[in-house]
Amino acid sequence: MSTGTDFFSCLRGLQNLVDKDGHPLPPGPPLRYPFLPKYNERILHRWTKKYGPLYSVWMGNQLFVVLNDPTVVRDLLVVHGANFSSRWNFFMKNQTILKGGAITATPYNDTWRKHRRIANTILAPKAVESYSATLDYEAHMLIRSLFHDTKQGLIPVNPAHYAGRYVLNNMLSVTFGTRTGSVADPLVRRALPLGNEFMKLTGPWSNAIDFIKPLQWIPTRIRSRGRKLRKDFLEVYGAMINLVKHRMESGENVPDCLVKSLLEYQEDEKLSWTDMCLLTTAFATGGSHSTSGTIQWFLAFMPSHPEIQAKAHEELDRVIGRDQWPTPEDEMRLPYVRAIIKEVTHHPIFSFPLFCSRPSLSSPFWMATPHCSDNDFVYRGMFIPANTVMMLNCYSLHHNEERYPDPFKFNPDRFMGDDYSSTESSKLPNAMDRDHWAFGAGRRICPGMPVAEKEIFLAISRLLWAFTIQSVPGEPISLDEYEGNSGRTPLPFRIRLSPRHDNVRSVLDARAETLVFLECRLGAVGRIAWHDGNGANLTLPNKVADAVSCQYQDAVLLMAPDQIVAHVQPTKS
Ligand code: HEM
Repeated sequence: MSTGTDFFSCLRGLQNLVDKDGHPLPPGPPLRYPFLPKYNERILHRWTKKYGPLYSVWMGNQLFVVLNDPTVVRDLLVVHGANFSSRWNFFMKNQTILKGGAITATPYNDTWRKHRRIANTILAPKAVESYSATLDYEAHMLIRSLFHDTKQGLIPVNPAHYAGRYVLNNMLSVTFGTRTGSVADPLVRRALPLGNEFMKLTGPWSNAIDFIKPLQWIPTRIRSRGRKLRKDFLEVYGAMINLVKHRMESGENVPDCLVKSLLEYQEDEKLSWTDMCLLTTAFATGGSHSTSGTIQWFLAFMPSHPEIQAKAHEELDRVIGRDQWPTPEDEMRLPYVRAIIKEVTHHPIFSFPLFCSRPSLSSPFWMATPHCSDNDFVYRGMFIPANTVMMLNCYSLHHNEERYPDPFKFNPDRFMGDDYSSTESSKLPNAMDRDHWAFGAGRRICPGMPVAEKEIFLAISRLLWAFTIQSVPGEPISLDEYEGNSGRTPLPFRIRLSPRHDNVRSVLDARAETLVFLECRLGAVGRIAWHDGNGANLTLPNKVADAVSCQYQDAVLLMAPDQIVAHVQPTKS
């Protein structure tokens, strides 16, 4: 390939780069950018309108190719997935925080294949069946705690921690065979902010430190935050793995979960300690933030759409009735609820850019994790060099007027008649028929789709069954702002959840949260006394107690064979 360089080339993108046969790069803006400012999805969408289905952008010295059309995505990421399934070495995400680990940051190589195989085993639809009871239970506890904590709808609530705890518990069950006891749990308070910090630090367009090398050498605050986050991930999730290990060694029948499999395969698969910590981080963080984000956006959106709630309530009353509520088996019988979920995932946020009266749209899943090319490639006469970042631009894909007529309208009806799960939809031969692109595409497509879909269905269908979701007078919910760079959640908001009928209480109270709270006093050196919430002394298996005392600083959660029984919380001496 050849480049045309002159004095200004440090500012201009190398759009005149060609391969040996003279194929040019895809068209694109002429400048190089150190980062894109906030609301970068709007800039990218403007470029989609100007340059079309495939364009190139220079971020510092790094070439990005942006994919904006379903057929282009399918051709490159799916059909030619052998070449477009790696990851670029972003300084913040890949080099500093994950150091090439956690599956999501691993280049397309044998290590990725090995880790992906393990993830697929834990997350395959068949395996997910075995978590069904857990997901069902957690969805029950989500609605029950919202019902009781809000005094049956009298007190407004910020749902973020509830949605966060719900998906965190699901992920803790899938990953560690354990759960948390309440939204006040120290692990909820520690693990959820770690996930949020990860989303803030890792936007693919937003960090100048990713694209300007000298910034990587000096001790900036953002670099320290990245290093600290890595340390926190290893500490929090490493301690949790140790606990599972000690439980297994002490003969406890630990439920099937990711960590159990990792410990069992550790030697055969040559998994290092860091590998294991980061794989669990990927599940607990990646799997929690996106799923809880979907539920939070749903709750933020519903108060301004009473007509959509009314339609969903009608469907739920007609199909399910009021004596019972939706179960995992009811999903296909509730097409309108399913359509709401697809519409939330496809496009929830309206925003008014400065100096513009027409709303533009943002989306929590505005950009999938970037892929990277391994070799030079020519597509439709355009040159895509090796080591190019390939961006799946969900924002533009989701606002394609041909695929989604009137894309600015929140309209679940557009998904009526779509009977496919997102996993099935991602395999349809015509890419234009796919429901949405929030789960990515090709060989790196989200392996958590089956579990995420189940979790979201149970939470949203039951929220709709139990409550009318209203805003709090004088507290408008912002739909034009968000938090996070790579994954996005609404700004904090409060809602009122009014029970829809008298049966809500009886259905909710049919099951209670089966928790025994234990306190662990880290008092005199080497001595741990355990007692339950009433002060009665308890005996724990020695090895578990030892593991707690040596490993865990914040909180420890135990699950006995007969399901959730213990929450151990160290108290100050
Ligand atoms: C609404 C929920 C979710 C959304 C929108 C979502 C979205 C995504 C996206 C866009 C990717 C990148 C795909 C690509 O590179 O093309 C991804 C990867 C991944 N997701 Fe999810 N995800 C969700 C839930 C989950 C859950 C529940 C889990 C785990 C239990 C999970 C585990 C992973 C893992 C391990 C990867 C890395 C795959 C790889 O690089 O090979 N995700 N997800």
